[in-house]
Parts: sequence; C-alpha cells; structure tokens
Amino acid sequence: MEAYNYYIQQLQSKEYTAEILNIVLESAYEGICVVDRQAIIREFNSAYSRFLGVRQEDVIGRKVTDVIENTRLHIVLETGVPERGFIQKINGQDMVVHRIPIWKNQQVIGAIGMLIFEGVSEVYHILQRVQNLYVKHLDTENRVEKSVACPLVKKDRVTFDQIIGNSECLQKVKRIGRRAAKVASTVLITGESGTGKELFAKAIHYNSVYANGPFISVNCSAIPEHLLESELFGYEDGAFTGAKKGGKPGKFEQANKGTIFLDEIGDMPLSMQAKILRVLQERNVERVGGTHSISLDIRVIAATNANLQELVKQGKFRADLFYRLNIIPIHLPPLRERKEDIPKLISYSLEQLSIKNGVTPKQFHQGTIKKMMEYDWPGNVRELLNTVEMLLVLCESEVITPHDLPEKFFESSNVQKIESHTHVLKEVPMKDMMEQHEYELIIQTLAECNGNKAKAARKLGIHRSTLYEKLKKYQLL
Ligand SMILES: Nc1ncnc2c1ncn2[C@@H]1O[C@H](COP(=O)(O)OP(=O)(O)OP(=O)(O)O)[C@@H](O)[C@H]1O
Repeated sequence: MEAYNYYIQQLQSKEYTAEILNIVLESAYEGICVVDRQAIIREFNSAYSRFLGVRQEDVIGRKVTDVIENTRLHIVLETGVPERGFIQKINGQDMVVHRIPIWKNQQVIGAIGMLIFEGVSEVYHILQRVQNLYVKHLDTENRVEKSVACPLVKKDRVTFDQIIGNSECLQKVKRIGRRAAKVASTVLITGESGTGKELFAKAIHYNSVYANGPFISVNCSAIPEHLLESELFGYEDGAFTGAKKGGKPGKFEQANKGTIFLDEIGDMPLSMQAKILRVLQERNVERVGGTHSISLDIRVIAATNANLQELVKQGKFRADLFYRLNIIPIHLPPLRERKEDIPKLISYSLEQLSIKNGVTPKQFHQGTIKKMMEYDWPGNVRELLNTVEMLLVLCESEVITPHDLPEKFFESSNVQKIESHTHVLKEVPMKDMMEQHEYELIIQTLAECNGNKAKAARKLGIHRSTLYEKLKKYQLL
C-alpha cells in the first residue's frame, strides 16, 4: 500500500510539474520553442504559433529548420553556446531572439528558442548591439578615437547585468551586491584572482548614491611601501624632496563623493593599516606635510584574495581594521564552482572580443565547450576571457574544435579519472545496465562538483551516507 501511495504521489507530482510547465509556456509573452538533441520541436507555445500562423499540433515533432525561418537552434545544439539578443528575419520582419542551449551532465540535451516581441531589457540589449556595430564601423574607418567619444558608449559604467552568470551562487552574491549598493556601508569582497572583484566593486559603485562621483581604484600591492602614504593621503608643497610643486591630492581625496576601491588590501603593510583605520574611523584625511584635515564623504570597498582572518591570526593584519572593513562581506565563488556559467561567459565574450580584435566571430564546437567545462580554471574568468581571445585570434578555421585548445585542457585529473574508470568498466562484463548508468552518473556528478561529496549527493538527490555506500561499492573511495 505504501509503495502504491508513493507511486501515485510521484505520478501526481509529475503531472503537476507538467501542468505548471504548460501554464508557464502559455502565459509567456515571448514565443517559446523547445527542441531536443536532434533539433526536433518538443514544445511550442501559442504566442509563437500565432506569430508564425501555424498550429502547435502541426509543428511539434517536426525538425525546427523546417518550421522556423533562419533558425540557428540546430547550430546552438552543436556549439552549446547561448546566443542572446540576435536579430533573425522571420516573415520578412527583423525579430530579436534568444537561443539557449540546455546543458545536462556536461552534454547539450536540447535548446530553447525565444522570440521577443517587447520588453525594455531587450531594447537595452539591442542598443548595446547597435553600439557595438557603430564602434566596429568607426573602427574600420580608422576612427577608433571617435568611437570612445560616442555618447552612447559610456565605457566604464558597470551594471550588475554585465556580471555574467546564472548559477545559483553567483545570483546570490549579485543579490547581496545590489542590496549593498543601496547603503553606504563598507564592503569587503573576497575571492580568488580573476573572479571579478573589481567588476563587482564597480557595479556596486555605479548602483549607489555615489554613482556620479569618481571610482578610484588603488592596488595596494603594486605601490612601493615608501610611496604608499603619499599616494593614499597626498602631500603638500615641499613635503619632501622631489614633491610636486603645489602638492598633490591622494587617492582618498580624489575619491571624495565617490568610491575608493582598496584592492589587495591583504598586502597592505602593518604601518599603513593603522593610518587607513584612522581615516575610516574619522572620515577625514591629512596630506603628508599638511596642517589641516580634509573631510571625506566616500564609500569604501576593499578586496582581497587572501584569507584576512588567517592573516589576523598570524599578526599580519590588524583585527580592528578587519572588523572595520568586514561590514558587508561578499565572497565571489571561483569559476570551477559555477561551471554552468561557462557557456554564457563564452557567448558574451565572443562578440565583444571579436569586435575588439577586428575579427569575425567564430563558432565553438560542443566538444570544445565540454573540455572547457571539465577544466578547473585556476585563473577564473580572467583566464577564460584570455583563452577565448587567444582562440579567436589564433584559430584559422571558422569552428573552434577541442584540438585548438592548449595542452592544459587535457591534463585535468577529473577527465583522466572519468576516462580511466569508464574504460575499466567497459572491459568488465556488466551484470546490470542500471549499475553502469549509476556508476557513470556518480563519476560525472563528482567531477562536476570537483570531488565535493556533500554537493554531489545533493545534486544526485541522495543522502550523503548513501553516496558513500555507493562509492564504496564501486571502489571509488
Ligand atoms: N561574471 C563576470 N562576467 C563578465 N566578466 C567578468 C566576470 N567576472 C570577471 N569578469 C572579467 O574578468 C576579468 C577579471 O576580473 P576582475 O579584474 O574584476 O577580477 P579580480 O577578482 O579583481 O582579479 P584580481 O584579484 O586578480 O585583481 C575582467 O576583465 C572582468 O571584467
């Protein structure tokens, strides 16, 4: 009886999910088309069918290329790279479309096509595209300088939308960032190198009440110790030999009415830490050799890839400064913990980097994206952008294949582990197909979760102890 009830419950929950999905599809203003791995239409909402003048039942089950004019959904299935805000001619009209691949277990299993009829955010994306075309046009006429002066292109203003990634962990920090922007409190951003700490700091600044003031970035580790004080606090005329006539304002003063971004704060010498603490507490600064203090109205954002708490324990970082900075802590996750963001990051960077380098955008083979998702990205987003740029510039063919990737992509221990285990398993006669499937699923999920068993168990929907039992069974411990 219990098993029967469970079965009924499962069935009902599946029916419920299907019903909800149907309601969502039918309530959307956009045209939505979902295709499977073979580019066969599986879902097609009425907004799309009205626009094309076809009946849903006539198109579901047909190849998308036979139904939607100029579609590239079948190409997105191959590349695995999303295409957002593209223009597609349908029924003689230029329409804005999104094409989003569906990734599961590091494979593209389908794609979603969205036809946009309206929406402010879409207009914004179109505007961006027009700007890019404009810059490209000027570039080809050797008038790059003018493009920077183009009023449409406000180069440095960063919005949270420009921080690419839909992973849950990135969405969560973006939500915290948006809320932090609304208040004047000091923010401490931590995260590995290249995770986007400076980009995040800029997004906070440009969404805050200080947005119209300056954003002054100071790399604390790049300034020699003996120059740090005058760089940060400025100096008066004749403060020391070699001092500029008339004196010079320091970074804090320059940042007045805006934001000061203290990057690599963990590298700040102890002597300077005391002085910075004083400025943060008293909100005024005195130039070197000066006699009066200048009051400051600034937002402070500090960032580090070091473990400040550890540095405090080791006596290398002042505890009082740490607590002064750590009012709103934001930790940016490394790229290896949000690999689902990789296709989207590639898609966005492809276009920007093609324009920057004056080359035609290339396509990524799905196998290439797969390899890129298996890699651990120690240099995070910065390394990813550099890789895409290198591939764009150096690869001679139109499609970037796994062979074009540097050697390091084939050295991943995860990949070797999956391959060697799969190999062994295939040689041994299988008792049970289900077991083989379960085994591969576990290996795959562990690789995706970087060997983190708690995370893998959550992803697999089983208890951690069950996962351990299975790992033991398959001799994976
Ligand atoms: N989520 C993201 N979306 C788009 N671009 C990103 C993202 N994260 C980082 N970048 C880009 O990656 C590069 C490195 O980012 P950034 O300089 O902000 O990293 P960082 O954490 O401050 O690095 P470091 O600690 O080495 O100074 C920049 O070009 C930035 O624009």
